[in-house]
Amino acid sequence: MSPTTSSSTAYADAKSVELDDIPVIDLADLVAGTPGAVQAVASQIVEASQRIGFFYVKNHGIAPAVIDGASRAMRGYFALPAEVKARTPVNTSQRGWMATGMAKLEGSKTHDLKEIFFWGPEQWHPRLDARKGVDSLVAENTWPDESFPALRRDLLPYYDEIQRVGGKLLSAIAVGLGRGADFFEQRYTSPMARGQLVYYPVSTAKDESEERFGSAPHTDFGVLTLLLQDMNGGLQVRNRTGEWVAATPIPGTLVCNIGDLLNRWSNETLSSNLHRVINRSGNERHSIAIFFDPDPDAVVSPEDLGFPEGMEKYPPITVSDYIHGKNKKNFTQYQQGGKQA
Ligand SMILES: O=C(O)CCC(=O)C(=O)O
Ligand SMILES: [Fe+2]
Repeated sequence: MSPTTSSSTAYADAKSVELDDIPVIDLADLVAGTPGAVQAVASQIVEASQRIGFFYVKNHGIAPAVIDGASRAMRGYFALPAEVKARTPVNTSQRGWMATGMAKLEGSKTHDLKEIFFWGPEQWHPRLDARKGVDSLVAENTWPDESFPALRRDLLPYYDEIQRVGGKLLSAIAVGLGRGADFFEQRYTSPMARGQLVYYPVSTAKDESEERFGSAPHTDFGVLTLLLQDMNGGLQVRNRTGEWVAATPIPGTLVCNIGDLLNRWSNETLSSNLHRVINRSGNERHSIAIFFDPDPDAVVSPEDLGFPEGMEKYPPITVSDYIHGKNKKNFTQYQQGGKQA
């Protein structure tokens, strides 16, 4: 415990980020398609992904107007009265509005403070349309079009751009792991890419006394997460020596992290690291997390990523089976017989 912190708040202490804990990687050459850029970025991403599983990216090429539009729509949406947001309640396809209290992460003491709006792809590849209603994560979005049409309108351009950046990052990761640059592309023909708008109220003294987080310590379930955080701070990442470091907001950057599926796919070479959020800024905090995950029917097998038979630590599993299994353990709408869309 640090000497400046009282014992009731020490559960969420973190030191400030050191630049070499979470590096800032410049994507300008990768985005421009400069020859050799993939290799140069690949080694930086793989180094950070092995060591801490987190990195920032700058010069990602997403226009500020697109980011501002999505951020503004998110703020407007969360400011709506709860009864309006509750008209599109979260379902077991992980679409819609989740009130505070409904996320209790695996192994945590108490529920999270966060409130979420979930969405996913607007269209699916025809081969997946037949899985609607069978595979609960292959679903339609539930937008609040009547009460707040700006959400769909201003979020989707950002969502498209994030997927473009995500594709570039994955091509670099594939090269960094000794595969072809299109290794992931073939498994992202109709990616599951789920999105979350997240709202964190200010933590109160009562929250602190009950050791409640905005988001309790967890690892992400998928392959690669791309996060836009506002300037309030509050995201913390556990480093290799077990210390929590603050992932301080850096203007113009996205925070990227490796999820459990890529940890598994890479035979535990890339680290899916613990992180958590506590909002002590005194302001409401907002973030947009997009989990850039493969086709639901893609098979995740370490052997395909180059780990020879007999060396793999995990058997093959489909993306859908894996993510669905994790959702069931982490969100109450699955435990209360929630309605499937
Ligand atoms: O809001 C953040 O800063 C992080 C959110 C997060 O970790 C998540 O949604 O998985
Ligand atoms: Fe996360």
